[in-house]
Amino acid sequence: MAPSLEDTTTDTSAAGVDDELAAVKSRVTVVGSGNWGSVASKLIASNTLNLHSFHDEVRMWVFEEILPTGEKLSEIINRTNENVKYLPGIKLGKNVVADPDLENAVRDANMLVFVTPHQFMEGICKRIVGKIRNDAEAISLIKGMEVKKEGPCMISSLISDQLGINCCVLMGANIANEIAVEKFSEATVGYRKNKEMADKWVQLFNTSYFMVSAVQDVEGVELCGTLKNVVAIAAGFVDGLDMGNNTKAAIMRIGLREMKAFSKLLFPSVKDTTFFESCGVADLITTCLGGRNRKCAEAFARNGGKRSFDELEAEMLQGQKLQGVSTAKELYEVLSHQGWLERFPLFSTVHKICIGHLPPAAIVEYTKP
Ligand SMILES: NC(=O)c1ccc[n+]([C@@H]2O[C@H](COP(=O)([O-])OP(=O)(O)OC[C@H]3O[C@@H](n4cnc5c(N)ncnc54)[C@H](O)[C@@H]3O)[C@@H](O)[C@H]2O)c1
Ligand SMILES: O=P(O)(O)OC[C@H](O)CO
Repeated sequence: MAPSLEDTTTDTSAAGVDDELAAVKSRVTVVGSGNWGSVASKLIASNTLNLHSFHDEVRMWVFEEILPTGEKLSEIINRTNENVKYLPGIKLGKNVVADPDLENAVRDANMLVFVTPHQFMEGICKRIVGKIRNDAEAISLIKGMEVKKEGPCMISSLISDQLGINCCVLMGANIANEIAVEKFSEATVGYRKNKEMADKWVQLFNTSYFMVSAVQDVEGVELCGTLKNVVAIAAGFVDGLDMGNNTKAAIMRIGLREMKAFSKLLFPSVKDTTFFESCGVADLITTCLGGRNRKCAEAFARNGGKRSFDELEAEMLQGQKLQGVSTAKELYEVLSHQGWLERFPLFSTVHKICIGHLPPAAIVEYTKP
């Protein structure tokens, strides 16, 4: 079992007061410890040390792996305070405790931060259903969606429905490696009704170099974060074909238009203003310039589509996961089911290129207005 930490922030002599304070303090667990999961834990851990309303300790669930040295990843994290595989060279904070036991990691927390690749979330929810606190609240940092028989299901809804808890989202122009070295970034929390809870999430994440604001549009925020990964794949194709900045800007503009149109068809309540938040146009820009989806799509196009995304992901990302290719497939299923394929040429074409039904150059040919 992972080690535990004593609180250091509570400076009071009366044991009774100590106990009362401890009982009302929130306990945070981060479910996920990839590139962004590790950075999110670092951000949170710097705040829980300074804010009296949170326990110092941040538990971070680690999907256990044995590294080439023969050591377990969770043990190395607890020994070195670094996630040597997914975020090498960055100290997470001494109050981050890596825990490979999922049920143990979530059991005592009343604030659950979900940040795994989206394809693993359904399985994770099944493992922890009925094993979390009754008063638990969740936030999802996951960019992706599932497609069910009934239609598309956003990850925050999956969490809410399966675990029976509220779930906010946090999305934004957030390339994790840049935030890890404390370069200034912004993010958007999306919430449904409970502004007080949204403010608590903002408090937990906000730092001098990570500015978070909240908007009452959970679907809009989450769809921006999810759909931009498909546009990033398109932008990568453009880069791989050396088509230049104007073409890439055109693809980004068309992509943003499809993002907005699709979001509003699915959820008419989505607000126009959400697309101007960090989760909207800013995330689209950063992801099309510097993200992993863009990078692998560039390599795909340079190889004329002859090497699969699975192969490129394994070789170029070393265990990190792409979300754009599977999201393009999920999106395509929704579009064909709804009869919307012709209304979303960029989204449809990205999927057809990814599965080899069209060449990379089709991204411009088939998407031009
Ligand atoms: N990395 C970024 O810059 C960034 C920024 C913002 C949002 N996000 C989003 O955050 C989410 C998580 O991405 P990340 O970058 O933290 O992860 P990652 O791609 O860096 O790492 C993959 C993670 O998946 C885990 N994993 C592998 N197999 C698993 C399994 N069977 N079950 C459960 N976990 C398994 C690995 O242990 C690792 O922690 C994604 O939705 C991503 O789009 C990422
Ligand atoms: O590296 P990507 O393409 O998964 O994108 C990372 C983040 O989502 C950017 O905000």
